[in-house]
Amino acid sequence: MDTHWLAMPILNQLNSGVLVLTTDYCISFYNQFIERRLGVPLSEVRNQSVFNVFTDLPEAWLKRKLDSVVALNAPSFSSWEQRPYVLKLPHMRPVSSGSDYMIQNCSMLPLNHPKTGETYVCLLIEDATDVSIYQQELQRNMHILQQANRFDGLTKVYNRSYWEQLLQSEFLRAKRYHQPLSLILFDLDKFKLLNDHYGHLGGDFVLIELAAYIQSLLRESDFLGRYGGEEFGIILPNTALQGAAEVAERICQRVAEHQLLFNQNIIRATISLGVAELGQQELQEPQDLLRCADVALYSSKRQGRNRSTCYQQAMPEYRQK
Ligand SMILES: Nc1nc2c(ncn2[C@@H]2O[C@H](COP(=O)(O)OP(=O)(O)OP(=O)(O)O)[C@@H](O)[C@H]2O)c(=O)[nH]1
Repeated sequence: MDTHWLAMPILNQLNSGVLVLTTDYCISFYNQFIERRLGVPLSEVRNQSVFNVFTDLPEAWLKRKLDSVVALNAPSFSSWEQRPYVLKLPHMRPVSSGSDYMIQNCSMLPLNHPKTGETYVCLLIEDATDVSIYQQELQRNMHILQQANRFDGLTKVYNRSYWEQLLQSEFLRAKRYHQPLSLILFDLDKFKLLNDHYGHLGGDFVLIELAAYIQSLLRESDFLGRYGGEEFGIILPNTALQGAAEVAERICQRVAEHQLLFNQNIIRATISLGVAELGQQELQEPQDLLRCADVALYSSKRQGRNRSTCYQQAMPEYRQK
Protein backbone atom coordinates (compact mmCIF):
# COMPACT_ATOMS: atom_id res chain seq x y z
CA MET A 1 0.00 0.00 0.00
CA ASP A 2 1.19 3.53 -0.76
CA THR A 3 1.42 5.17 2.65
CA HIS A 4 2.59 8.69 1.63
CA TRP A 5 -0.94 10.08 1.71
CA LEU A 6 -1.21 9.13 5.42
CA ALA A 7 1.58 11.38 6.56
CA MET A 8 0.10 14.88 6.20
CA PRO A 9 -3.28 14.38 7.94
CA ILE A 10 -1.54 12.57 10.80
CA LEU A 11 1.20 15.22 11.12
CA ASN A 12 -1.46 17.91 11.31
CA GLN A 13 -3.52 16.04 13.92
CA LEU A 14 -0.56 15.41 16.18
CA ASN A 15 -0.63 16.96 19.62
CA SER A 16 3.10 17.68 19.29
CA GLY A 17 5.02 20.14 17.20
CA VAL A 18 6.98 18.95 14.18
CA LEU A 19 9.52 21.35 12.70
CA VAL A 20 11.83 20.28 9.89
CA LEU A 21 14.98 22.30 9.18
CA THR A 22 17.61 22.13 6.49
CA THR A 23 21.23 21.77 7.52
CA ASP A 24 21.63 25.55 7.14
CA TYR A 25 18.82 26.10 9.67
CA CYS A 26 16.07 27.08 7.20
CA ILE A 27 12.47 26.07 7.78
CA SER A 28 11.35 23.32 5.46
CA PHE A 29 8.14 22.32 7.22
CA TYR A 30 6.10 22.71 10.39
CA ASN A 31 2.79 21.13 11.25
CA GLN A 32 -0.45 22.76 12.35
CA PHE A 33 0.40 22.37 16.03
CA ILE A 34 3.17 24.93 15.54
CA GLU A 35 1.32 26.97 12.93
CA ARG A 36 -1.65 27.55 15.26
CA ARG A 37 0.54 28.68 18.13
CA LEU A 38 2.91 30.76 16.06
CA GLY A 39 0.04 32.33 14.11
CA VAL A 40 2.06 32.38 10.87
CA PRO A 41 1.23 30.13 7.89
CA LEU A 42 4.04 27.87 6.81
CA SER A 43 3.90 29.25 3.25
CA GLU A 44 5.00 32.68 4.54
CA VAL A 45 8.18 31.49 6.20
CA ARG A 46 9.25 28.41 4.27
CA ASN A 47 12.98 28.58 3.43
CA GLN A 48 13.57 31.38 5.93
CA SER A 49 16.14 30.98 8.67
CA VAL A 50 14.53 29.57 11.80
CA PHE A 51 16.37 32.25 13.78
CA ASN A 52 14.47 35.00 11.92
CA VAL A 53 11.09 33.39 12.51
CA PHE A 54 11.39 32.29 16.14
CA THR A 55 12.68 35.13 18.22
CA ASP A 56 14.89 34.45 21.24
CA LEU A 57 16.07 31.05 20.06
CA PRO A 58 19.24 30.03 21.90
CA GLU A 59 21.20 30.31 18.67
CA ALA A 60 24.66 29.08 19.65
CA TRP A 61 23.25 26.17 21.68
CA LEU A 62 20.77 25.13 18.98
CA LYS A 63 23.32 25.32 16.17
CA ARG A 64 25.71 23.16 18.16
CA LYS A 65 22.95 20.59 18.79
CA LEU A 66 21.72 20.57 15.17
CA ASP A 67 25.25 20.31 13.80
CA SER A 68 26.02 17.33 16.01
CA VAL A 69 22.76 15.58 15.02
CA VAL A 70 23.79 15.97 11.37
CA ALA A 71 27.46 15.08 11.89
CA LEU A 72 26.76 12.00 13.97
CA ASN A 73 23.54 11.10 12.13
CA ALA A 74 22.11 10.41 15.59
CA PRO A 75 19.20 11.87 17.56
CA SER A 76 19.56 14.27 20.46
CA PHE A 77 17.21 15.25 23.28
CA SER A 78 16.64 18.31 25.43
CA SER A 79 14.34 17.91 28.42
CA TRP A 80 12.29 20.73 29.89
CA GLU A 81 14.17 20.35 33.15
CA GLN A 82 17.42 21.34 31.39
CA ARG A 83 15.87 24.03 29.18
CA PRO A 84 12.20 24.93 29.79
CA TYR A 85 11.53 25.64 26.11
CA VAL A 86 13.31 25.74 22.77
CA LEU A 87 10.63 27.42 20.62
CA LYS A 88 8.99 30.41 22.23
CA LEU A 89 5.35 29.38 21.82
CA PRO A 90 2.40 30.32 24.00
CA HIS A 91 0.88 27.57 26.14
CA MET A 92 -2.86 27.14 26.05
CA ARG A 93 -3.49 26.72 29.77
CA PRO A 94 -6.02 28.87 31.63
CA VAL A 95 -4.01 28.45 34.85
CA SER A 96 -0.56 29.83 35.29
CA SER A 97 2.25 27.34 34.72
CA GLY A 98 4.87 29.58 36.25
CA SER A 99 6.02 30.33 32.69
CA ASP A 100 4.43 32.49 30.00
CA TYR A 101 5.48 29.97 27.36
CA MET A 102 4.82 26.34 26.60
CA ILE A 103 7.22 24.10 28.54
CA GLN A 104 8.74 21.59 26.14
CA ASN A 105 10.70 18.44 25.65
CA CYS A 106 12.51 18.56 22.34
CA SER A 107 13.85 15.59 20.36
CA MET A 108 16.06 16.28 17.34
CA LEU A 109 16.15 13.57 14.71
CA PRO A 110 18.29 13.34 11.57
CA LEU A 111 16.28 12.74 8.39
CA ASN A 112 17.78 11.64 5.09
CA HIS A 113 15.72 12.15 1.96
CA PRO A 114 15.41 8.71 0.34
CA LYS A 115 15.72 10.05 -3.21
CA THR A 116 17.98 13.14 -3.09
CA GLY A 117 20.04 12.03 -0.10
CA GLU A 118 19.68 15.53 1.42
CA THR A 119 19.84 15.75 5.19
CA TYR A 120 17.30 17.51 7.39
CA VAL A 121 16.75 17.74 11.10
CA CYS A 122 13.31 17.23 12.58
CA LEU A 123 12.53 18.89 15.91
CA LEU A 124 9.75 17.07 17.77
CA ILE A 125 8.26 19.43 20.33
CA GLU A 126 6.32 17.75 23.11
CA ASP A 127 4.21 19.99 25.33
CA ALA A 128 5.38 19.35 28.93
CA THR A 129 3.48 22.26 30.51
CA ASP A 130 1.13 19.97 32.47
CA VAL A 131 4.00 17.79 33.65
CA SER A 132 5.91 20.83 34.86
CA ILE A 133 2.82 22.17 36.70
CA TYR A 134 2.33 18.79 38.44
CA GLN A 135 6.02 18.66 39.28
CA GLN A 136 5.96 22.15 40.81
CA GLU A 137 2.83 21.21 42.76
CA LEU A 138 4.48 18.01 43.96
CA GLN A 139 7.59 19.90 45.07
CA ARG A 140 5.47 22.45 46.92
CA ASN A 141 3.58 19.66 48.70
CA MET A 142 6.80 17.80 49.48
CA HIS A 143 8.15 20.98 51.01
CA ILE A 144 5.01 21.43 53.12
CA LEU A 145 5.20 17.79 54.26
CA GLN A 146 8.86 18.13 55.06
CA GLN A 147 8.16 21.24 57.12
CA ALA A 148 5.36 19.46 58.96
CA ASN A 149 7.66 16.53 59.57
CA ARG A 150 10.49 18.62 60.97
CA PHE A 151 8.92 21.52 62.78
CA ASP A 152 6.81 21.80 65.87
CA GLY A 153 3.34 23.00 64.93
CA LEU A 154 3.06 25.50 67.80
CA THR A 155 6.50 27.07 68.17
CA LYS A 156 7.87 26.44 64.63
CA VAL A 157 11.23 25.29 66.00
CA TYR A 158 12.40 21.72 65.25
CA ASN A 159 10.17 19.03 66.71
CA ARG A 160 11.56 16.41 69.02
CA SER A 161 12.01 13.60 66.54
CA TYR A 162 13.83 15.70 63.96
CA TRP A 163 15.87 17.49 66.63
CA GLU A 164 16.95 14.10 68.01
CA GLN A 165 18.05 13.05 64.53
CA LEU A 166 20.14 16.23 64.35
CA LEU A 167 21.61 15.47 67.76
CA GLN A 168 22.49 11.95 66.64
CA SER A 169 24.28 13.14 63.50
CA GLU A 170 26.07 16.03 65.27
CA PHE A 171 27.12 13.62 68.03
CA LEU A 172 28.61 11.16 65.52
CA ARG A 173 30.32 13.96 63.58
CA ALA A 174 31.83 15.51 66.71
CA LYS A 175 33.11 12.14 67.94
CA ARG A 176 34.55 11.18 64.58
CA TYR A 177 36.39 14.47 63.99
CA HIS A 178 37.23 15.07 67.66
CA GLN A 179 35.32 18.34 67.70
CA PRO A 180 33.56 19.81 70.71
CA LEU A 181 29.78 19.56 70.94
CA SER A 182 27.59 21.10 73.63
CA LEU A 183 23.98 20.76 74.53
CA ILE A 184 21.68 23.10 76.45
CA LEU A 185 18.35 21.90 77.81
CA PHE A 186 16.02 24.52 79.22
CA ASP A 187 12.59 24.52 80.75
CA LEU A 188 10.20 27.38 81.52
CA ASP A 189 9.88 28.08 85.22
CA LYS A 190 6.58 27.61 86.99
CA PHE A 191 4.86 27.32 83.68
CA LYS A 192 1.89 25.61 85.29
CA LEU A 193 1.20 28.80 87.27
CA LEU A 194 1.51 30.88 84.12
CA ASN A 195 -1.00 28.61 82.37
CA ASP A 196 -3.33 28.78 85.34
CA HIS A 197 -3.09 32.56 85.43
CA TYR A 198 -3.34 33.46 81.75
CA GLY A 199 -5.09 30.36 80.46
CA HIS A 200 -3.78 27.84 77.97
CA LEU A 201 -3.81 30.44 75.19
CA GLY A 202 -1.59 32.68 77.28
CA GLY A 203 0.75 29.73 77.90
CA ASP A 204 0.86 28.94 74.19
CA PHE A 205 1.61 32.59 73.44
CA VAL A 206 4.58 32.55 75.81
CA LEU A 207 5.94 29.34 74.25
CA ILE A 208 5.65 30.76 70.74
CA GLU A 209 7.18 34.14 71.60
CA LEU A 210 10.04 32.79 73.69
CA ALA A 211 10.95 30.12 71.13
CA ALA A 212 11.21 32.82 68.43
CA TYR A 213 13.11 35.16 70.74
CA ILE A 214 15.62 32.51 71.80
CA GLN A 215 16.05 31.41 68.20
CA SER A 216 16.99 35.01 67.37
CA LEU A 217 19.75 34.89 70.01
CA LEU A 218 21.43 31.83 68.46
CA ARG A 219 23.84 31.27 65.61
CA GLU A 220 22.45 29.79 62.43
CA SER A 221 24.56 26.70 63.03
CA ASP A 222 22.86 25.99 66.38
CA PHE A 223 19.72 23.84 66.46
CA LEU A 224 16.81 24.76 68.68
CA GLY A 225 14.15 22.10 69.16
CA ARG A 226 11.08 21.56 71.33
CA TYR A 227 11.88 18.56 73.44
CA GLY A 228 8.63 18.32 75.39
CA GLY A 229 5.75 20.56 76.56
CA GLU A 230 7.74 23.51 77.95
CA GLU A 231 11.17 21.99 77.58
CA PHE A 232 13.54 22.82 74.74
CA GLY A 233 17.01 21.80 73.64
CA ILE A 234 19.79 23.60 71.81
CA ILE A 235 22.54 21.69 70.01
CA LEU A 236 25.71 23.77 69.72
CA PRO A 237 28.08 22.15 67.22
CA ASN A 238 31.76 23.00 67.51
CA THR A 239 31.24 24.67 70.87
CA ALA A 240 33.13 23.76 74.03
CA LEU A 241 31.64 23.91 77.52
CA GLN A 242 32.81 27.42 78.34
CA GLY A 243 31.28 28.88 75.17
CA ALA A 244 28.03 26.98 75.74
CA ALA A 245 27.90 28.18 79.36
CA GLU A 246 28.21 31.79 78.14
CA VAL A 247 25.42 31.24 75.60
CA ALA A 248 23.19 29.69 78.29
CA GLU A 249 23.86 32.53 80.73
CA ARG A 250 23.14 35.14 78.08
CA ILE A 251 19.87 33.46 77.08
CA CYS A 252 18.83 33.16 80.72
CA GLN A 253 19.38 36.87 81.38
CA ARG A 254 17.85 38.09 78.14
CA VAL A 255 14.70 35.98 78.66
CA ALA A 256 14.30 37.30 82.20
CA GLU A 257 14.52 40.88 80.88
CA HIS A 258 12.23 40.23 77.93
CA GLN A 259 8.67 41.51 78.28
CA LEU A 260 5.80 39.80 76.52
CA LEU A 261 2.54 41.61 75.96
CA PHE A 262 -0.49 39.33 76.08
CA ASN A 263 -4.02 40.77 76.17
CA GLN A 264 -2.68 44.01 77.64
CA ASN A 265 -0.79 42.09 80.33
CA ILE A 266 2.96 42.25 80.54
CA ILE A 267 4.27 38.76 81.13
CA ARG A 268 7.82 38.10 82.27
CA ALA A 269 8.86 34.47 82.10
CA THR A 270 12.09 32.89 83.28
CA ILE A 271 13.83 29.72 82.29
CA SER A 272 16.21 27.25 83.90
CA LEU A 273 19.00 25.79 81.85
CA GLY A 274 21.41 22.85 81.99
CA VAL A 275 24.59 22.69 79.94
CA ALA A 276 26.70 19.64 79.09
CA GLU A 277 29.56 18.95 76.73
CA LEU A 278 30.55 15.81 74.90
CA GLY A 279 34.16 15.92 76.09
CA GLN A 280 33.27 16.12 79.79
CA GLN A 281 33.07 12.35 80.04
CA GLU A 282 33.53 9.44 77.70
CA LEU A 283 29.96 9.66 76.44
CA GLN A 284 28.96 6.89 74.08
CA GLU A 285 25.45 7.91 73.04
CA PRO A 286 23.55 11.15 72.39
CA GLN A 287 21.26 9.99 75.22
CA ASP A 288 24.23 10.31 77.61
CA LEU A 289 24.66 13.95 76.63
CA LEU A 290 20.93 14.54 77.08
CA ARG A 291 21.05 12.91 80.49
CA CYS A 292 23.96 15.13 81.62
CA ALA A 293 22.23 18.31 80.41
CA ASP A 294 19.03 17.19 82.13
CA VAL A 295 20.85 16.57 85.41
CA ALA A 296 22.33 20.09 85.16
CA LEU A 297 18.90 21.56 84.36
CA TYR A 298 17.47 19.82 87.39
CA SER A 299 20.24 21.37 89.47
CA SER A 300 19.23 24.85 88.17
CA LYS A 301 15.64 24.15 89.25
CA ARG A 302 16.72 22.98 92.69
CA GLN A 303 18.89 26.04 93.20
CA GLY A 304 15.90 28.32 92.74
CA ARG A 305 15.31 28.51 88.93
CA ASN A 306 16.11 31.40 86.52
CA ARG A 307 19.72 30.29 86.20
CA SER A 308 22.01 28.11 84.14
CA THR A 309 24.20 25.31 85.44
CA CYS A 310 26.94 23.26 83.83
CA TYR A 311 26.95 19.51 84.37
CA GLN A 312 29.37 18.11 86.94
CA GLN A 313 29.92 14.46 87.67
CA ALA A 314 29.23 14.93 91.35
CA MET A 315 25.67 16.13 90.69
CA PRO A 316 22.80 14.01 92.00
CA GLU A 317 21.63 11.60 89.36
CA TYR A 318 18.81 11.58 86.94
CA ARG A 319 15.45 13.07 87.76
CA GLN A 320 12.31 11.31 86.58
CA LYS A 321 9.98 13.55 84.59
N1 LIG B 1 -0.09 26.31 77.23
C1 LIG B 1 0.62 25.20 77.12
N2 LIG B 1 1.02 24.56 78.24
C2 LIG B 1 1.74 23.44 78.15
C3 LIG B 1 2.09 22.92 76.90
N3 LIG B 1 2.82 21.81 77.12
C4 LIG B 1 2.92 21.64 78.45
N4 LIG B 1 2.27 22.64 79.09
C5 LIG B 1 2.09 22.84 80.54
O1 LIG B 1 3.32 23.09 81.14
C6 LIG B 1 3.18 22.82 82.54
C7 LIG B 1 4.42 22.18 83.06
O2 LIG B 1 4.29 22.07 84.42
P1 LIG B 1 5.37 21.41 85.38
O3 LIG B 1 6.03 20.26 84.66
O4 LIG B 1 4.72 21.17 86.68
O5 LIG B 1 6.49 22.47 85.51
P2 LIG B 1 6.45 23.99 85.90
O6 LIG B 1 5.12 24.45 86.37
O7 LIG B 1 7.03 24.73 84.71
O8 LIG B 1 7.44 24.03 87.09
P3 LIG B 1 9.02 23.94 87.07
O9 LIG B 1 9.41 23.28 85.78
O10 LIG B 1 9.36 23.10 88.25
O11 LIG B 1 9.53 25.32 87.15
C8 LIG B 1 1.96 21.93 82.67
O12 LIG B 1 0.93 22.69 83.28
C9 LIG B 1 1.56 21.62 81.24
O13 LIG B 1 0.16 21.51 81.05
C10 LIG B 1 1.63 23.62 75.72
O14 LIG B 1 1.88 23.24 74.57
N5 LIG B 1 0.92 24.75 75.89
